[in-house]
Amino acid sequence: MGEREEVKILGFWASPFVHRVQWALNLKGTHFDYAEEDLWGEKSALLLSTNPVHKQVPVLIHNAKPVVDSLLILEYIDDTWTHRHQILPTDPYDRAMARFWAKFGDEKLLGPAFRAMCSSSEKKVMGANSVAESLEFLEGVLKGKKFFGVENIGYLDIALGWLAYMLEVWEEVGSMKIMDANKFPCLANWMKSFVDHPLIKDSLPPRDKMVVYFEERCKILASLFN
Ligand SMILES: N[C@@H](CCC(=O)N[C@@H](CS)C(=O)NCC(=O)O)C(=O)O
Repeated sequence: MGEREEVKILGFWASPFVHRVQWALNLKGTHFDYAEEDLWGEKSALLLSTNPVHKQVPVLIHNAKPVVDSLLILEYIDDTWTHRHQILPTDPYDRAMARFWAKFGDEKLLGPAFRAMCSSSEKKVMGANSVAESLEFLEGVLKGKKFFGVENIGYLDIALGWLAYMLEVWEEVGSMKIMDANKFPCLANWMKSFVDHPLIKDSLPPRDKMVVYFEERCKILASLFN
Protein backbone atom coordinates (compact mmCIF):
# COMPACT_ATOMS: atom_id res chain seq x y z
CA MET A 1 0.00 0.00 0.00
CA GLY A 2 1.25 3.47 -0.86
CA GLU A 3 2.19 5.93 1.86
CA ARG A 4 -0.24 8.64 0.80
CA GLU A 5 -3.40 6.60 0.89
CA GLU A 6 -6.45 8.08 2.59
CA VAL A 7 -7.98 5.95 5.33
CA LYS A 8 -10.78 7.58 7.25
CA ILE A 9 -13.47 6.34 9.60
CA LEU A 10 -16.75 8.14 10.12
CA GLY A 11 -17.70 7.03 13.59
CA PHE A 12 -19.43 7.55 16.87
CA TRP A 13 -17.59 7.04 20.16
CA ALA A 14 -20.15 4.70 21.79
CA SER A 15 -20.86 2.53 18.76
CA PRO A 16 -19.83 -1.13 19.12
CA PHE A 17 -19.83 -1.35 15.32
CA VAL A 18 -17.36 1.51 14.96
CA HIS A 19 -14.97 0.02 17.52
CA ARG A 20 -14.68 -3.11 15.34
CA VAL A 21 -13.24 -1.06 12.51
CA GLN A 22 -10.86 0.87 14.77
CA TRP A 23 -9.58 -2.37 16.32
CA ALA A 24 -9.06 -4.03 12.95
CA LEU A 25 -7.05 -1.10 11.61
CA ASN A 26 -5.05 -0.96 14.85
CA LEU A 27 -4.27 -4.67 14.56
CA LYS A 28 -3.11 -4.09 10.98
CA GLY A 29 -1.03 -1.11 12.07
CA THR A 30 -2.83 1.01 9.48
CA HIS A 31 -2.95 4.71 10.25
CA PHE A 32 -6.38 6.29 9.91
CA ASP A 33 -8.15 9.59 10.40
CA TYR A 34 -11.30 9.62 12.46
CA ALA A 35 -14.30 11.94 12.20
CA GLU A 36 -16.90 11.87 14.95
CA GLU A 37 -20.50 12.06 13.72
CA ASP A 38 -23.31 13.85 15.51
CA LEU A 39 -25.67 10.90 15.09
CA TRP A 40 -28.57 12.25 17.09
CA GLY A 41 -28.15 15.82 15.84
CA GLU A 42 -27.13 16.66 12.31
CA LYS A 43 -25.34 13.97 10.35
CA SER A 44 -22.52 15.25 8.16
CA ALA A 45 -22.90 15.66 4.42
CA LEU A 46 -20.01 13.20 4.07
CA LEU A 47 -21.90 10.51 6.02
CA LEU A 48 -25.08 11.08 4.01
CA SER A 49 -23.21 10.88 0.72
CA THR A 50 -21.03 7.88 1.62
CA ASN A 51 -23.78 5.81 3.26
CA PRO A 52 -26.97 7.08 1.59
CA VAL A 53 -28.79 3.77 2.12
CA HIS A 54 -28.49 3.43 5.91
CA LYS A 55 -27.00 6.81 6.93
CA GLN A 56 -25.18 4.95 9.70
CA VAL A 57 -21.67 4.66 11.04
CA PRO A 58 -19.16 3.17 10.63
CA VAL A 59 -18.13 4.17 7.15
CA LEU A 60 -14.58 3.41 6.07
CA ILE A 61 -13.36 5.72 3.32
CA HIS A 62 -10.33 4.32 1.56
CA ASN A 63 -8.90 6.54 -1.17
CA ALA A 64 -12.29 8.19 -1.67
CA LYS A 65 -14.13 4.83 -1.86
CA PRO A 66 -16.64 4.25 0.96
CA VAL A 67 -17.28 0.84 2.48
CA VAL A 68 -20.17 0.40 4.90
CA ASP A 69 -21.36 -2.19 7.42
CA SER A 70 -18.82 -3.12 10.09
CA LEU A 71 -18.57 -6.85 9.32
CA LEU A 72 -18.08 -6.16 5.61
CA ILE A 73 -15.53 -3.48 6.46
CA LEU A 74 -13.55 -6.07 8.47
CA GLU A 75 -13.41 -8.29 5.37
CA TYR A 76 -12.34 -5.34 3.24
CA ILE A 77 -9.59 -4.41 5.71
CA ASP A 78 -8.29 -7.99 5.77
CA ASP A 79 -8.32 -8.24 1.97
CA THR A 80 -6.62 -4.86 1.56
CA TRP A 81 -3.87 -4.82 4.21
CA THR A 82 -2.58 -8.35 3.88
CA HIS A 83 0.92 -7.71 5.23
CA ARG A 84 0.11 -8.13 8.91
CA HIS A 85 -2.24 -9.79 11.37
CA GLN A 86 -4.65 -11.91 9.33
CA ILE A 87 -8.16 -11.30 10.67
CA LEU A 88 -10.25 -14.01 8.99
CA PRO A 89 -9.23 -17.67 9.31
CA THR A 90 -7.51 -19.15 6.23
CA ASP A 91 -9.48 -22.37 6.14
CA PRO A 92 -12.75 -21.94 4.14
CA TYR A 93 -14.82 -23.87 6.68
CA ASP A 94 -13.43 -21.86 9.59
CA ARG A 95 -14.12 -18.64 7.66
CA ALA A 96 -17.74 -19.68 7.06
CA MET A 97 -18.16 -20.55 10.75
CA ALA A 98 -16.61 -17.27 11.90
CA ARG A 99 -19.05 -15.37 9.66
CA PHE A 100 -21.96 -17.45 10.94
CA TRP A 101 -21.19 -16.74 14.61
CA ALA A 102 -20.52 -13.06 13.95
CA LYS A 103 -23.98 -12.74 12.38
CA PHE A 104 -25.42 -14.75 15.25
CA GLY A 105 -23.80 -12.29 17.67
CA ASP A 106 -25.46 -9.30 16.01
CA GLU A 107 -28.85 -10.96 15.67
CA LYS A 108 -29.14 -12.94 18.89
CA LEU A 109 -26.98 -10.99 21.31
CA LEU A 110 -26.30 -7.37 20.42
CA GLY A 111 -29.78 -6.31 19.31
CA PRO A 112 -31.66 -8.31 21.99
CA ALA A 113 -29.30 -7.19 24.82
CA PHE A 114 -29.70 -3.56 23.80
CA ARG A 115 -33.49 -3.88 23.67
CA ALA A 116 -33.59 -5.72 27.03
CA MET A 117 -31.58 -2.88 28.61
CA CYS A 118 -34.22 -0.34 27.56
CA SER A 119 -37.28 -2.53 28.17
CA SER A 120 -39.26 -2.87 31.36
CA SER A 121 -40.46 -5.82 33.42
CA GLU A 122 -41.49 -8.95 31.53
CA LYS A 123 -39.89 -7.96 28.23
CA LYS A 124 -36.60 -7.27 29.99
CA VAL A 125 -36.58 -10.67 31.72
CA MET A 126 -37.47 -12.52 28.53
CA GLY A 127 -34.87 -10.58 26.56
CA ALA A 128 -32.12 -11.09 29.15
CA ASN A 129 -32.89 -14.82 29.32
CA SER A 130 -32.74 -15.22 25.56
CA VAL A 131 -29.35 -13.44 25.46
CA ALA A 132 -28.05 -15.75 28.22
CA GLU A 133 -29.22 -18.78 26.19
CA SER A 134 -27.33 -17.45 23.18
CA LEU A 135 -24.19 -16.98 25.27
CA GLU A 136 -24.26 -20.72 25.94
CA PHE A 137 -23.62 -21.37 22.26
CA LEU A 138 -20.59 -19.08 22.29
CA GLU A 139 -19.24 -20.80 25.39
CA GLY A 140 -19.31 -24.01 23.32
CA VAL A 141 -17.62 -22.36 20.34
CA LEU A 142 -14.81 -21.06 22.55
CA LYS A 143 -14.24 -24.43 24.27
CA GLY A 144 -11.33 -23.32 26.45
CA LYS A 145 -9.49 -21.37 23.74
CA LYS A 146 -8.05 -17.99 24.72
CA PHE A 147 -9.50 -16.27 21.64
CA PHE A 148 -12.05 -17.29 19.03
CA GLY A 149 -9.23 -16.73 16.59
CA VAL A 150 -7.32 -19.36 18.68
CA GLU A 151 -3.81 -17.87 18.91
CA ASN A 152 -4.70 -14.22 18.61
CA ILE A 153 -7.61 -11.86 18.15
CA GLY A 154 -9.42 -12.59 14.88
CA TYR A 155 -12.61 -11.73 13.03
CA LEU A 156 -15.00 -13.31 15.54
CA ASP A 157 -13.21 -11.75 18.53
CA ILE A 158 -13.54 -8.34 16.89
CA ALA A 159 -17.19 -8.95 15.98
CA LEU A 160 -18.06 -10.04 19.54
CA GLY A 161 -15.64 -7.66 21.25
CA TRP A 162 -18.44 -5.35 22.44
CA LEU A 163 -19.53 -8.15 24.81
CA ALA A 164 -16.26 -7.89 26.67
CA TYR A 165 -16.68 -4.28 27.81
CA MET A 166 -20.19 -3.12 26.91
CA LEU A 167 -22.45 -5.92 28.14
CA GLU A 168 -21.51 -5.14 31.72
CA VAL A 169 -22.45 -1.47 31.18
CA TRP A 170 -25.76 -2.47 29.62
CA GLU A 171 -26.43 -4.79 32.57
CA GLU A 172 -25.89 -1.89 34.96
CA VAL A 173 -28.00 0.57 32.98
CA GLY A 174 -30.79 -1.98 32.47
CA SER A 175 -30.60 -3.38 36.04
CA MET A 176 -30.32 -6.90 34.65
CA LYS A 177 -27.85 -9.78 34.97
CA ILE A 178 -26.93 -11.77 31.87
CA MET A 179 -23.29 -12.76 32.11
CA ASP A 180 -22.42 -15.34 34.78
CA ALA A 181 -18.73 -16.29 35.02
CA ASN A 182 -19.61 -19.56 36.78
CA LYS A 183 -21.91 -20.59 33.96
CA PHE A 184 -19.68 -19.25 31.18
CA PRO A 185 -16.08 -19.61 32.43
CA CYS A 186 -14.50 -19.68 28.95
CA LEU A 187 -16.34 -16.52 27.93
CA ALA A 188 -15.38 -14.82 31.19
CA ASN A 189 -11.69 -15.60 30.51
CA TRP A 190 -12.04 -14.48 26.92
CA MET A 191 -13.59 -11.16 27.98
CA LYS A 192 -10.65 -10.51 30.27
CA SER A 193 -8.04 -11.47 27.65
CA PHE A 194 -9.80 -9.30 25.09
CA VAL A 195 -9.99 -6.10 27.12
CA ASP A 196 -6.43 -6.64 28.38
CA HIS A 197 -5.03 -6.91 24.85
CA PRO A 198 -2.63 -3.98 24.36
CA LEU A 199 -4.28 -2.85 21.12
CA ILE A 200 -7.76 -2.99 22.60
CA LYS A 201 -7.48 -1.65 26.13
CA ASP A 202 -6.40 1.87 25.19
CA SER A 203 -9.17 2.25 22.64
CA LEU A 204 -12.13 1.54 24.95
CA PRO A 205 -14.46 4.42 25.77
CA PRO A 206 -14.61 5.54 29.43
CA ARG A 207 -17.04 3.37 31.40
CA ASP A 208 -18.73 6.26 33.24
CA LYS A 209 -19.35 8.13 30.01
CA MET A 210 -20.93 5.00 28.50
CA VAL A 211 -23.24 4.56 31.52
CA VAL A 212 -24.49 8.16 31.22
CA TYR A 213 -24.88 7.89 27.44
CA PHE A 214 -26.84 4.61 27.51
CA GLU A 215 -29.07 5.82 30.35
CA GLU A 216 -29.99 8.77 28.14
CA ARG A 217 -30.55 6.56 25.08
CA CYS A 218 -32.82 4.28 27.09
CA LYS A 219 -34.95 7.18 28.27
CA ILE A 220 -35.48 8.17 24.65
CA LEU A 221 -36.03 4.62 23.35
CA ALA A 222 -38.08 3.20 26.24
CA SER A 223 -41.40 4.06 24.60
CA LEU A 224 -40.32 2.22 21.43
CA PHE A 225 -39.37 -0.99 23.23
CA ASN A 226 -42.14 -1.14 25.82
N1 LIG B 1 -25.07 -3.25 10.63
C1 LIG B 1 -24.41 -1.97 10.82
C2 LIG B 1 -25.04 -1.28 12.01
C3 LIG B 1 -24.50 0.15 12.19
C4 LIG B 1 -25.31 0.94 13.20
O1 LIG B 1 -26.38 0.50 13.68
N2 LIG B 1 -24.80 2.14 13.51
C5 LIG B 1 -25.49 3.01 14.43
C6 LIG B 1 -24.55 3.47 15.55
S1 LIG B 1 -24.32 2.20 16.74
C7 LIG B 1 -25.93 4.29 13.70
O2 LIG B 1 -25.21 4.79 12.87
N3 LIG B 1 -27.11 4.78 14.05
C8 LIG B 1 -27.63 6.03 13.53
C9 LIG B 1 -28.91 5.84 12.81
O3 LIG B 1 -29.38 4.70 12.67
O4 LIG B 1 -29.48 6.84 12.38
C10 LIG B 1 -22.92 -2.21 11.00
O5 LIG B 1 -22.54 -3.33 11.41
O6 LIG B 1 -22.13 -1.33 10.66
